[in-house]
Amino acid sequence: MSAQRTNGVIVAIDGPSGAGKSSITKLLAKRLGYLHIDTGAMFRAVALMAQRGGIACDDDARLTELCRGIDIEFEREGEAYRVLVNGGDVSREIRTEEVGLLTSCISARKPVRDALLQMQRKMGVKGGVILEGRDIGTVVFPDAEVKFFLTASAEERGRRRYLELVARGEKVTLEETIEKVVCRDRQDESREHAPLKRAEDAVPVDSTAMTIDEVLSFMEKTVKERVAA
Ligand SMILES: Nc1ncnc2c1ncn2[C@@H]1O[C@H](COP(=O)(O)OP(=O)(O)O)[C@@H](O)[C@H]1O
Ligand SMILES: Nc1ccn([C@@H]2O[C@H](COP(=O)(O)OP(=O)(O)O)[C@@H](O)[C@H]2O)c(=O)n1
Repeated sequence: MSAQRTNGVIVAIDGPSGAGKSSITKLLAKRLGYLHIDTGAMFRAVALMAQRGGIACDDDARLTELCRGIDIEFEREGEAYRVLVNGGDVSREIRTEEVGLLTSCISARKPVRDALLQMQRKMGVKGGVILEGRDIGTVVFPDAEVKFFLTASAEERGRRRYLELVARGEKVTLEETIEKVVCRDRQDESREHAPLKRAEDAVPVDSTAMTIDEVLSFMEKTVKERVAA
């Protein structure tokens, strides 16, 4: 293990939308006493600020300027956390479907990826962290001690997202939700910089027919075995 990892190992969890990354990471971090870093929330925060500032998603000059002046923090309360941008709480606003789709465009831009890469490495370098996202095991921490690639069928992921949106009172159909999930994944997989893909040494986990508890137990066991080894 790298000498910089004074707080423990780095666990990377990557995968497409709705695979269960956030839910599992939150629980796994609690069980292991690790810090949860939701990198998707950081990209969402940049997208929200770009939207508020009227910045087009391909305007690299203004995106560079935006990222230079942005301060993203997680304010923690037990296992829950708020996302703060320049001191303001954006936790709710970053979670809409509209911001999700915009995030997928903005996260493809090199200046945005470069800026967040630096922030994420700084947050995780000491270890004792679980980072979840799309490129943690391939780009952010290719030397992470444990890597998972969490997936589920597009239908199941769309169904999970649909249930979430309906519970929030949004009027959507199952078909359109699946379509949007598939569209965002395709965008994330086909971009030039840091596309969504499984790191060769990541443990694949297909959660289609698994409960959250089953996924959690499997990952916890795997991390403990790796740490012990
Ligand atoms: N294995 C699972 N079985 C059933 N529902 C799940 C499972 N994993 C996650 N979910 C649910 O699916 C939704 C999306 O999960 P989330 O953790 O936000 O995924 P991601 O972070 O990968 O987009 C949440 O409502 C969550 O409770
Ligand atoms: N490490 C990461 C994390 C997120 N992202 C981008 O941010 C978007 C939102 O990520 P998220 O993890 O919040 O999305 P969900 O899985 O919650 O739907 C993704 O669709 C990606 O475009 C990324 O490019 N790299």
